[in-house]
Amino acid sequence: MTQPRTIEDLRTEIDQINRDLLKLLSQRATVVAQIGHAKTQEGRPNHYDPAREDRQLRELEELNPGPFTGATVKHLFKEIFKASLALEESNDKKQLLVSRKVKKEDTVLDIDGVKIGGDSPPIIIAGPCSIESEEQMEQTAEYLAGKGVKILRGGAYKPRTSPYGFQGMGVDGLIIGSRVARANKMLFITEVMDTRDVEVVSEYADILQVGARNMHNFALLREVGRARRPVLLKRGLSATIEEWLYAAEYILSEGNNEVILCERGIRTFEKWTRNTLDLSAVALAKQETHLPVIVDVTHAAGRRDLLIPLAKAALAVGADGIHIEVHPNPATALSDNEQQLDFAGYDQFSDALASMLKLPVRV
Ligand SMILES: C=C(O[C@@H]1C=C(C(=O)O)C=C[C@H]1O)C(=O)O
Repeated sequence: MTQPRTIEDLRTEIDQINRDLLKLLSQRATVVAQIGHAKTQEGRPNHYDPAREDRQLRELEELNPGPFTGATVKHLFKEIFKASLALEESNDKKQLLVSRKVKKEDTVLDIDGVKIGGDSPPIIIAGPCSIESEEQMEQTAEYLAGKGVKILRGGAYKPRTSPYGFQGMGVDGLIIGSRVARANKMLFITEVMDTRDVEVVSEYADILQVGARNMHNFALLREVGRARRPVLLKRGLSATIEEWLYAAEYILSEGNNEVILCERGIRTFEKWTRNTLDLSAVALAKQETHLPVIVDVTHAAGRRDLLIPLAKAALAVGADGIHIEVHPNPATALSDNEQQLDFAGYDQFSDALASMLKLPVRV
């Protein structure tokens, strides 16, 4: 009669099976990585192939000799597929131009001496939602320049929810914005919404803005990627971080490396704020990409009473700057009159943030 095998002996056999399994898993992973590479070469947007996974699971269930149940075998293989997919995607991400894996050091923009990103002090981009008149822009620019703000914003083309809302002054607005910014030694940033306007907006603006609603407008992303101006790319209203970074990749892939990412809050179930500021996205974008990241606190919450704490939080997680809307008389503003700050409001904001922004504190 043969003696039953000892636990020790059985464990030695298990150890050998583990080594064999590991070898097979690694072999499988090498093949998976090749498939992943081939998919990227073919330009397939998705590495995940549920139909292929399903076919494999069915076959494995049929072949299953036991003693594991079919459900257990499926569960184990699903884990293998999940790890395989993650491997494919992480290899793929390595090749993204926005990724820190491709460029380790922070991208620092130097726009006529104004530095954004890296170790530069955080920047403020401020100004009204819409350019409404020469006088409104002059008052705002003069005031903001006096507060040390170097970048003046103002929309000439407005993405309004209703087609009957104020649509912006167009080229007349661009002329005002650029003239007033220059007169106050500021840079001028404004939104471009249409591929046909990229050329004219580039003529007047120092920085082009792609708004949240256009983050998925791939033709526009490509066009600003070919423009000779830095681009501020807002995160879409319901865009994942991955979609946002891919949108930036569109711009870089056309040869324009000067991209600033801007988190502006995302749509959630929450109603007490207009959007939910996603601070993890700021920290993650800083970690995963080499691009400067700023936070639009005005749209993030859609309410003035949260601007200071949200801006502090944004800078605390590593944002390279703050975007904020300021209007000489918000009550009469032609757009966003609920959330823009007046000059007294900006004074408070600026004082509260002074130490974090490395600005002189008022005495
Ligand atoms: C390896 C592939 O990519 C993914 C991983 C799979 C796997 O590990 O078997 C299957 C389908 C895809 O979700 C593939 O498409 O074959």
